[in-house]
Amino acid sequence: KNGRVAIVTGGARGMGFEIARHLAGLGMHVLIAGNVESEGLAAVATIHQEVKEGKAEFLYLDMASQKSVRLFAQRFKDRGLPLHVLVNNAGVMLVPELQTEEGVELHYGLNFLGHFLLTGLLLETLARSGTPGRSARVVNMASATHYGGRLDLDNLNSRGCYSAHGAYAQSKVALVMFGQRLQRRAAARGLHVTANAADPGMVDTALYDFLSAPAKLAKRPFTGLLFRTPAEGASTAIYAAVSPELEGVGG
Ligand SMILES: NC(=O)c1ccc[n+]([C@@H]2O[C@H](COP(=O)([O-])OP(=O)(O)OC[C@H]3O[C@@H](n4cnc5c(N)ncnc54)[C@H](O)[C@@H]3O)[C@@H](O)[C@H]2O)c1
Repeated sequence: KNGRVAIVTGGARGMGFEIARHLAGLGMHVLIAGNVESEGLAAVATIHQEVKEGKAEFLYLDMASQKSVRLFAQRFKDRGLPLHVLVNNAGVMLVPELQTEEGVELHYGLNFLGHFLLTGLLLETLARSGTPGRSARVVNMASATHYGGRLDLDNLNSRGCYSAHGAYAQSKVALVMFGQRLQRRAAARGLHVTANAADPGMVDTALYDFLSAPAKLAKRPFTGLLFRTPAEGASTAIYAAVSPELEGVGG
């Protein structure tokens, strides 16, 4: 093991799993944070079959509950481990109008607010783990969808005007803006922490499970043509997480 530690939220399947597997393959100790224990343990077992140097571990985290996010961060900190890479990957898309435990619209609460809270709680650990010439890195899984999104500051919960697409796009706008802001704040404080947003492109994962039945039918013939595999999609986040070319580069 190379002494480097990563957390990947939603790392049990889809692109998160590919990111976790790749980072473990590089010799890192990867904590897969997720809310489905069976999936998480299966992911850990698969990674351990494959990698020689690295290590994977599952730690429960329900991103749709701020209580769970706080508990996760505390349990992680109690371990006294450093943290070199935080990949904020967990997400939902096009779900019907639902709320987090605290009553926040689910896309906004899970995709953005949960990660905002988690990153804040782990920032000092990241700052302690980054060194000059080897910054700790935060990678936010964004989406090109954010270009068409807008933050409705008067109605972040989309009450009374819910559009699943609008709510997803809004959550990614918030996540991208947060990454830019975090980068500026970390640089201003002289922290050895960088933050970037990674766009994976269109990737064939369970994220599309909430498409309407006709939209799913329409997607099917194009999947092999237009959609990337989870491993291909994961490559931008992996690049942001570990590429030497991006040392010190953020925002
Ligand atoms: N697939 C695409 O085309 C695409 C495009 C742009 C961005 N993205 C983003 O990539 C990220 C990964 O998505 P994916 O495509 O691999 O889909 P996926 O559905 O396979 O992965 C989503 C992950 O989030 C986890 N998750 C969901 N709810 C959770 C909760 N309450 N607590 C903890 N974990 C939870 C899931 O368990 C899963 O591991 C998402 O943030 C998504 O918005 C995907």
